[in-house]
Amino acid sequence: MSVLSTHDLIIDVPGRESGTPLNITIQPGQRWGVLGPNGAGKTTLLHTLAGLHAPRSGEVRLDGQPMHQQHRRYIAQRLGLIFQDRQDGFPASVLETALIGRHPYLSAWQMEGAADYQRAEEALQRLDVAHLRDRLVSTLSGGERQRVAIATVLTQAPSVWLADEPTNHLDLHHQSSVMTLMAEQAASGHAVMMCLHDLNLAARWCDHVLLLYPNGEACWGTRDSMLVPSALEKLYRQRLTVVEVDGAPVFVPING
Ligand SMILES: Nc1ncnc2c1ncn2[C@@H]1O[C@H](COP(=O)(O)OP(=O)(O)OP(=O)(O)O)[C@@H](O)[C@H]1O
Repeated sequence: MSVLSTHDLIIDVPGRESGTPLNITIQPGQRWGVLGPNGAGKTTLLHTLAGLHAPRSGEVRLDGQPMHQQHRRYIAQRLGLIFQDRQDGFPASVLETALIGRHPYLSAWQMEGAADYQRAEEALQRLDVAHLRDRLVSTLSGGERQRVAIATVLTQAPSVWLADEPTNHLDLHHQSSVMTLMAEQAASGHAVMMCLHDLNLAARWCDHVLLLYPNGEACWGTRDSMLVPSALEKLYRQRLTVVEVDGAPVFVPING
């Protein structure tokens, strides 16, 4: 299992002066939620953690080693990223797309084997898109595409999941199913970090939370220490009221 950590990390958001240096460690078994308003830098942070975006300063370490010194194949076998937006540039079926998750494990001209197909088929089943296996991804609905993207990462079987709004486009049933999948991944020793817009998903499904402000300030800690109404009202510039359902707080925006 892998550990992802940041060391005095300042993410590179264009036009932003600086920010709070991030010193966080995402341990196996943990479920982190990243919360913040539009433009706060959540996607930039996730891409920086995945090694796709250079930091302004500081560094990201995977298994104790600076990520910029590691081979991309090593990183791709350990880190899975669910992008916020889909870019299905070339025609591929749902099954072919899921099989991309096996590429980090194959050599340049090696074809996928039976075990790779089995993983992909199981992932499609888990995400409820197996019936679409032969369809072109470009013909799918938004929610179906999102589930195929998550199935591709499940096929990849990374130790660390970085998920940018994983419930985007999903109906209520599939939102719950995907959050259950994230919880299962964490329970089996994987680390999960998710950017979320829904405070209530964070309250129910995350054990750690990072609050990211538009000016680059940030704070992080256990869920209960972070999901404090006054802090969240400041974060979103929105008044909230809190009710409790099933033992978990539910944050409701109020006018005025
Ligand atoms: N290539 C770019 N050029 C200029 N500004 C950029 C560029 N890429 C990102 N930004 C800006 O950086 C800021 C952070 O963007 P980012 O996508 O990380 O925010 P976010 O918190 O994920 O937002 P959202 O909740 O809307 O998805 C935004 O203000 C965005 O406009």
